[in-house]
Amino acid sequence: MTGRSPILACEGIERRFGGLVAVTGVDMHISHGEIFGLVGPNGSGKTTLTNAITGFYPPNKGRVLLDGTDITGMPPHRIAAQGVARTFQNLALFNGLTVLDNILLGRHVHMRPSVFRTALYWWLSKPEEIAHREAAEEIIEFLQLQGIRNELVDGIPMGLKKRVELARALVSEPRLLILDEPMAGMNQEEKEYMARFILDARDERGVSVLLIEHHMDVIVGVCDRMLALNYGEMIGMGVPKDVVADPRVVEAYIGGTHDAE
Ligand SMILES: Nc1ncnc2c1ncn2[C@@H]1O[C@H](COP(=O)(O)OP(=O)(O)OP(=O)(O)O)[C@@H](O)[C@H]1O
Repeated sequence: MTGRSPILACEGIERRFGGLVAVTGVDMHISHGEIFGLVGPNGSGKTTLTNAITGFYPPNKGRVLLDGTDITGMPPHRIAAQGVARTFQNLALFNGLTVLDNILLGRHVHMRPSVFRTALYWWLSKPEEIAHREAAEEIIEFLQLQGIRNELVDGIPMGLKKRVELARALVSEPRLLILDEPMAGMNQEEKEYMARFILDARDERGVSVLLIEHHMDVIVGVCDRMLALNYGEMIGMGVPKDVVADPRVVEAYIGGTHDAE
C-alpha cells in the first residue's frame, strides 16, 4: 500500500450555494479497498460533498483526486468514465424497463455511442453487445436477482429496487462506488442482505466504497473508517466505534432529526 495514491482524496473542499456554505474545509481520503462511511444529520452536506466528487456540483474551492489524478470540475460523464459509479438517495431507475435492461444501462460507460443508442434492442446482434449482456448476467447472479430479471422495475419492492440500483452501478466495473443511503426504508433483513453485498463487492470485486448511511449499526458493522459532517464541517473522522462515541457526533445527532440507531 505504501506509496500508492488513495483511490479518492478530497483536499479543502468547499461548496457554496449563493450565501449558503453547504460544505467547507473537507479533507479526507479513501484507501484502495476501503469501505468509508459518511454520516451527518439532514442538511449537513453529505450529498453536496458527493456531488462535488462526482462533478454534479463542482467545488468552489479545493481539489478532488481519483487515484492521484485531479478530476476537480470534470463533467459527471467523464468522472463516471474514470471509474466512479454512484447510486442515488431517491432511486433513479427507469420505470417501464425490466430489471435486466436497467442493469444493462449501467454498461453505458463501456459502450461506443452508436452501441449505446441501440443497445437495448440490438445487443444480441454483435459480440460487443453479448459481452455487455454477460457482464449484466454476472452481476444479476452476484446480487441474487435471477428471479426478477425480466420483471419491470416499477412493481418490485423498494428493497429490491435498491439492489437493482447497486447492480446497475456495479456492472460499470467501478473503481469507486458511492452509495447514497442504500438502506433507506429497508427492514432489518434487507439491511443485512445489503450490508453483505457491499462487503462482497469490496472483497470479491475489489471496489472501494463511499457509503452514506444514517443507520449507525451498519456504519459500525461495515465501514473501515468514517467521516461525520455537521453544518458542512468535519466533526469527526476515524474508526467508526470512536467516531460514533465522539460527543460532537452524538450531540449533532441528538440535535438533528435522525436517530443514531
Ligand atoms: N442545489 C442546491 N441549491 C441550494 N442549496 C442547496 C443545494 N443542494 C444542497 N443545498 C443546501 O446545502 C445544504 C447541505 O445539503 P445536502 O443535501 O448536501 O445535505 P445532506 O447531508 O445530504 O442532507 P440529507 O441527509 O437530507 O440528504 C443544505 O442546507 C441544503 O439546503
